[in-house]
Amino acid sequence: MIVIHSIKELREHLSRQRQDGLRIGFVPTMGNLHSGHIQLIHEAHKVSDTVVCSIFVNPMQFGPNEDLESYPRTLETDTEKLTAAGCHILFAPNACEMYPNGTGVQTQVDVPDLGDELCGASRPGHFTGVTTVVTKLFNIVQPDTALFGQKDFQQLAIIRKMAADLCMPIDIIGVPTVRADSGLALSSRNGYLSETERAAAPALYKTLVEIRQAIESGNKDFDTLCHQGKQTLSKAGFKPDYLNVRRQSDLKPAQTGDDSLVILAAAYMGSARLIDNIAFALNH
Ligand SMILES: Nc1ncnc2c1ncn2[C@@H]1O[C@H](COP(=O)(O)OP(=O)(O)OP(=O)(O)O)[C@@H](O)[C@H]1O
Ligand SMILES: CC(C)(CO)[C@@H](O)C(=O)[O-]
Ligand code: BAL
Repeated sequence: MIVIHSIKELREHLSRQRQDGLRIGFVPTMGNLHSGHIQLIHEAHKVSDTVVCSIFVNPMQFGPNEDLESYPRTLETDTEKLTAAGCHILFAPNACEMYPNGTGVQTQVDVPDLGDELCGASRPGHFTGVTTVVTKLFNIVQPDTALFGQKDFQQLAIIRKMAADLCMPIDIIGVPTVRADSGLALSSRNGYLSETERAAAPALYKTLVEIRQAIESGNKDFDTLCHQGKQTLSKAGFKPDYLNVRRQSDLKPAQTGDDSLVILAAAYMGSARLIDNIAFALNH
């Protein structure tokens, strides 16, 4: 695997690959890689010839009181994991390379509506930071395909809309969430959990499963189910941020007749803000 830090060098390298007719698959990450990220690399292999992964802890998507400084940076072990997974190119720019004039004057890409709710409501400006950096990365890499995890369901929906609205000629692929045996979704932020918190954290997924089962059994009182789910999370030691049943298509509140649903939650366990979701179809 080649490790590249500069945009110019990456462009030169990839333009040769494109001239050779190779299809480029791209996996953007913030590093501290786990099996969820590696699954994205494996899926990228299936649809492309050259697999590019980026590692960039993007300052533009962190709020002023969030964990930008403490976010785990583990480039050496990440490089080893990517090499073992057969990734061809790691692009690891620094903040000056991505934002030579700083983030304050950076042109922004904003996906209205979808980006304002759920995580967008709790983390103002977060998705503008995500869509801006993903646009820049797409323009740098110019991939045929880009792969994102379904764990970040809202992010995936926003990136799909951005790519469609801005006519980006890139296939966006969503990859199912990789979980620990306990059901806990793998996430870099699980590293913030103490042993006791880690033992309690699977309650997040368990609560989502219970709500799905209740809905599948015919309970359509989504508000009450979510209210009870938040109480369950609190009892398990979480501080819930949101827990909602939404339509998959536009992430608007689900109505009784909707059949493609997603239950989304964000909750704090100690200092870690964890997110998870379950998407499912109802047969009426
Ligand atoms: N458990 C997982 N299964 C599948 N994909 C995942 C998983 N966790 C993260 N991803 C995907 O990996 C990509 C990079 O995510 P990121 O580097 O932020 O990792 P993360 O573990 O989600 O970290 P964070 O704790 O910041 O949310 C995103 O597309 C994300 O959806
Ligand atoms: C897509 C992404 C790499 C953009 O910084 C980030 O939001 C993430 O890791 O999900
Ligand atoms: N995986 C989403 C990146 C973030 O929380 O900033």
